[in-house]
Formats: sequence, structure tokens, C-alpha cells
Amino acid sequence: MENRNGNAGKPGNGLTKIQTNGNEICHDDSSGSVKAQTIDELHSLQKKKSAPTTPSTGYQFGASFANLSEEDRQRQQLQSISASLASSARETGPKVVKGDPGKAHKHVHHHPVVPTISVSDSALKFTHVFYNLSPAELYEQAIKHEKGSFITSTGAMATLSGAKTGRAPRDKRVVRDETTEDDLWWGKGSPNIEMDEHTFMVNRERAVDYLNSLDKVFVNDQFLNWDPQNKIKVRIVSARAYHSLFMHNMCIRPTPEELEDFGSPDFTIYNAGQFPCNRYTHYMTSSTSIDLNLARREMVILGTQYAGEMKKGLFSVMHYLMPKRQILSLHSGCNMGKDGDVALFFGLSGTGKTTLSTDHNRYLIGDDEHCWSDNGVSNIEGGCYAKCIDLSREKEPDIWNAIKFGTVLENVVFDEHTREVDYTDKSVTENTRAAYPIEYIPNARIPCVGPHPKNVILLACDAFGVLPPVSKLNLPQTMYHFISGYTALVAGTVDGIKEPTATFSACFGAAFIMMHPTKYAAMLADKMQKYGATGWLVNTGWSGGRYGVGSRIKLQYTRKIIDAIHSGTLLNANYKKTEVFGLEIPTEIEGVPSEILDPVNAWPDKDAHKETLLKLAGLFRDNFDVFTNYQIGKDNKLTQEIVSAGPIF
Ligand SMILES: Nc1ncnc2c1ncn2[C@@H]1O[C@H](COP(=O)(O)OP(=O)(O)O)[C@@H](O)[C@H]1O
Ligand SMILES: C=C(OP(=O)(O)O)C(=O)O
Ligand SMILES: [Ca+2]
Ligand SMILES: [Mn+2]
Repeated sequence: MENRNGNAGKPGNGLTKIQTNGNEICHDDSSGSVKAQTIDELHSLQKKKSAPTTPSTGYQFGASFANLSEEDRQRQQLQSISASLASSARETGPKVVKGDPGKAHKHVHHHPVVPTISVSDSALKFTHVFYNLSPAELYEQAIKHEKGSFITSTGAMATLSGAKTGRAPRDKRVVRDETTEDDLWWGKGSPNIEMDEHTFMVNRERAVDYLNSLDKVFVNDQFLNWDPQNKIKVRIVSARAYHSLFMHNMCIRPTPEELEDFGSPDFTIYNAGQFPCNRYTHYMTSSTSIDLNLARREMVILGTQYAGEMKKGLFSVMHYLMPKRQILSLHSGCNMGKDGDVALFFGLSGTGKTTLSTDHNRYLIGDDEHCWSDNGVSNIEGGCYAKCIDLSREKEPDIWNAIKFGTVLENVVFDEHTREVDYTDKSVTENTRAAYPIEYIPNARIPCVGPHPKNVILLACDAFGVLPPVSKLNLPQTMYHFISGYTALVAGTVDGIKEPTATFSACFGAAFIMMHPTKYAAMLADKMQKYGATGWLVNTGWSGGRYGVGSRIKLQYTRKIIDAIHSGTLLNANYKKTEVFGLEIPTEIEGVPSEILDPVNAWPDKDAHKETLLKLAGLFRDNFDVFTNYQIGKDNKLTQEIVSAGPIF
């Protein structure tokens, strides 16, 4: 036998015997020794105490906050959370303690936060609160404890929203009481399905009891609205790290200083989405209920884990609070050019608000929810919620690159081993989503505010293929299309259904408005007039035939159209008027084939075009019928003009 040195196994000539220092113990002297005597001590060296948002364990709670005022502040914070979690029927509030239930809390028992009046089982146990955790901490919680949560190849957190992969508008209820009775829009067409105060309290109790039965809950204290004068403090209590991370991304994140002075919230969400509502409860029609109580400033979620309910639920709240302050709330995206020209992008789901407001050549103010006040525009949110189905790096690079560490990826399918996401896969749902902080978009404008809009772009995804790719609107036309809120969605491709279905949703967001649509419309007309904004109708849907015959207008062309609106060149182009809808359409736009600008030219079958055009016009007319009796604003002349701005045939 030969060893590596070619020495045949001569005794004494082989490998050197390891020299030990007498007592036969082998030392690895390659580095200095750690300053720890035990493995626990070693681990304790790893983490430095940081911002107050970091959950303190019971041990740190007493020990590491040197001054009393910090301890007082912490106690106040816990008292406020305890009050949020209080049962309305039993004691004042559960014993809440910050930190991980998995870790020992040696000292907390000496600090009972709130004395209990009557003792119940839920009052005997501690509810551990994870307060404003960081994305990294939330990742760990999700991955350890929530089935279906994984890290993707780009660092995003993929998770499942459970049985519900979209919003449930038919399960959204609003408490009808003395105030909301007169203020809100009730009845036919309204999104506000009524419930009474008592039923709300039954559901609230159900949610609170569920949350208190858990070992731990997540609490987010954050803001809505970048306008400093109209900022709203929101608290979200939830059971899943996924929900906490989603809201961390979507709401405005407070600085540590802002969090210190947070106090009590203006609005609280109880998200007990994993737990169903009780169908024996009055008003309940399914096991899902999203309940809004404006007087109590609370929202309760039962029976759906779809995170968009929280985001859009708060949007509804803003649609009530802001107009009361003469501020218009808008379901729109918003961006700004280098010269400060602001554009709004209205449109229903899937029409392109997020895609088109995310523009590499412009500053992103926000993708979905804004306010327009006398000071200009402000984003309500601190993040974006992009659709990911068929997402491509080439067509939407900024959104693609935003899907990284910290981003929540809902209901996507990925490779088991490489963790690469397949954005074309619809196995879980077609409504796959990414929620990321707005600063993940490179040219986001922080703070997310801007001057008064110059252009108001109404987006419609017309699957009938008869609306022009772009039309310039006068004010009555803008109002007519704003109130109509048209888009057409293609039916599920799986069923092979060829018929597109028209959707009309007042103010491009009927599911979220709380007052009558004409109230918002009047405010928009007023502001557009006052600040001289131009209205545009952009069809991001079909061309050359309806769905099944023609094809969707290329994103590349739509972007060129939008560029021409922003630059001002389209304002001064040559126009002609279309029949039926009476829309002003340009004859030429740089980078867009002229033959698609007038839809009829792109349709090979002219008779089919005319038939489809009249069909859509009829649907517009039927839909607008209910609005013809309402006056818009103080000006009856404008109302007349708006009614006449619809299709004529
Ligand atoms: N011409 C087009 N204009 C805008 N979006 C388009 C176009 N063609 C395809 N799309 C796709 O349509 C979807 C628009 O969705 P999104 O921007 O999320 O809508 P919203 O934010 O209004 O709900 C995106 O997936 C986008 O890639
Ligand atoms: C979050 C939503 O909005 P959008 O589709 O407009 O992005 C939603 O409708 O659930
Ligand atoms: Ca939206
Ligand atoms: Mn969107």
C-alpha cells in the first residue's frame, strides 16, 4: 500500500501524529475565542437591541429600558393594544405581553398590564403581541408557523391566501345607524350592504375571542395618506405574519419616532380571517363577512384571508372620511413627470392603473388609492399591489425587480427546488399578486405627494374592441365616463366562452365608495375645472375585433399613447369625431400604427363592428339610466351636458 507521498507504509514514516499539549486535548487555535460561556450566551450576543418596534421579550421588558419613561411608554402601548383586544362583554382587556410565546417570560408576571375585573379563562392567559415586526422577523414567523409560506429565488415571500383568492364584495357590510343613515348611499346599486350595530358587535366579539384564543397576534400601527394634515392612524390586529407583512408593505410605515407618539389609533381592523362567521347570526349569508362600523371606527374580517380586503376596506373608510373634509378620494394610480406634470389613472381592476403608473420615465406617486385636496394629490398607501399573471421582465421591468426580499407574493406557483416563480401558472388563481413597499420602485416619489393633476386618464379594458385606443374628452364626457365606470372583462378562458361581459362600476370603484357616486363626480368636475385638467379615455383592451377575434392592444402602444398625453403633443394633434360615442380621436401618434387609432379600420368585418358598437352603446345607455335624475354639483347645466355626453344612436 502506498500513501500520498509515495512512501510504502513504512512504520514511523507515515502521517505525522497529531501533537497535543500533554493533556491529550485537541485545540483549534485558528481564531480568538468568543465572549460566551454557554451556547445561550453566545446566541444572546448575536442580536443587538434596536428600534422599539422590535418585540421585547419579558426579560428585556424589565431590564434593558433604563429610564422609567421608556417603560411607561411601553406600558401605555400595551394598554392601548389590550384595549383594542378587549371583549365588549366581559373584562376590560386581555393580558397582553410583547414577544414570542416560544420564549420564556421570566419577569412579565410581575407586570400585569391591565387589572381584570371579572376572571374568565381568556383573562387568565397571556396574549402575546408581535408589535410592528420587521419584514425579516415576519418572514421567520411565516416560514416557521404558516403552511404554504416559502422564500422564492429572488427573496420574496410566497404564500397562500387560502380558499379566497379575491375580494368578496357581496359579504361586505356596513353598520346602518343614525349617522350613516343619512350620510351613506344605501339601496340598489350601492356597495353598502347594511347590518345593525348589534350584529356588528356579535361578529366583533367572535373575532376578538378568536384572536385572544391564539398564543400570539400581530399588531401593526401605521398611517394612511401622505398628506401630513390628513394622515389617519390605523391599527391592524391579525393572526398571520402574512397579513402583518402585507399591511407593513401597503400602509405607510412610521418612523421609530412617529411610533413613539402613536397613541391610540383612529381606525382598527380585527382580521380573524381564518375563522368563519356564524351563519346563524342575523344578516350572514355565507361564512365570510367584512364588517365596517364607522361610528366605532372598526372593521372586522371573518372567513376570508385574502389580504386585499384589508387594503380595500380601509380605502372605503377613506372614501367616507376624506370627502367629509372636502377632499376627493380616488381609485386611481398617479405619477409625475420631471417637470411636475401629474397624471391620474382611473380604471377598474385589470385595466392598467398599476402597470401604467409604474413608468420608468416618471416619478411614481402611487398605483391605486389617492386623495385630491386643495394642496394637490397624495397617495393613501405606502405600497403597491401588482397583478403578476403573465408578468414579464421585458414588459414590466420595474414591477419585476420589485419582487425581492420583503415582497409578499400571493398564490403564485414556483419550482419546488429552484424556487423560481412561474408567472404564467394559474393553478391556484389567475389573481396572483405582489405587494411591495413603494420605495421598491426606483423612481418612487417619497413623500408620495404631488401638485394638481394636469391629465385625468380613464382606463377601460374594452373586450368588445370598439372603443378607440385613445380619445380626448371634454368635461361632460369625462364626467359621463367617470360615472359610468366601464370596463369589459373576458369570461373565463377555460370555459371557452367567447362573449365579453361589460361591467359598469360608478367612479371606477363602486365597490369602495360610501356615498352616492354623484357626490364624488361633482367634486371631480369641480377640481378638474378649477385646475384645468384634461380628460382622456384610453382603451387598454381589444383592437381589430372583439375578444376571441381581435387581440389586446400591445402594452408598447398604450405606453406610447400615454407618453404623448404626458408630453402634451396629443393635446395639439389633429382630431376627428367617432360616430355613436362621439369621441375625439387623434389621426396620428408617434410609435403607434395609425390604422388602429380608429377602431373601425382595424376590424376586417365592418358590419360586425357596427353591430358590436351599437350593442355596447346600448349597455352604456341602460346603465346610465339610473343617474339621469341626479343633479351633479350646483350646476344644473353641467348635469344636462353630462347626460348628453353619452352615445347617440
Ligand atoms: N395595453 C395594455 N395596457 C395596460 N395593461 C396591459 C396591456 N396589455 C396587457 N396588459 C396587462 O394587463 C394588466 C393590467 O393590470 P393592472 O395594471 O394591475 O391593473 P389595475 O392596477 O388597474 O388593477 C397587467 O397584467 C398588464 O400586463
Ligand atoms: C386589490 C384590488 O385592486 P386592483 O385589482 O384594482 O389592483 C382588488 O380589487 O382586490
Ligand atoms: Ca384597485
Ligand atoms: Mn392595481
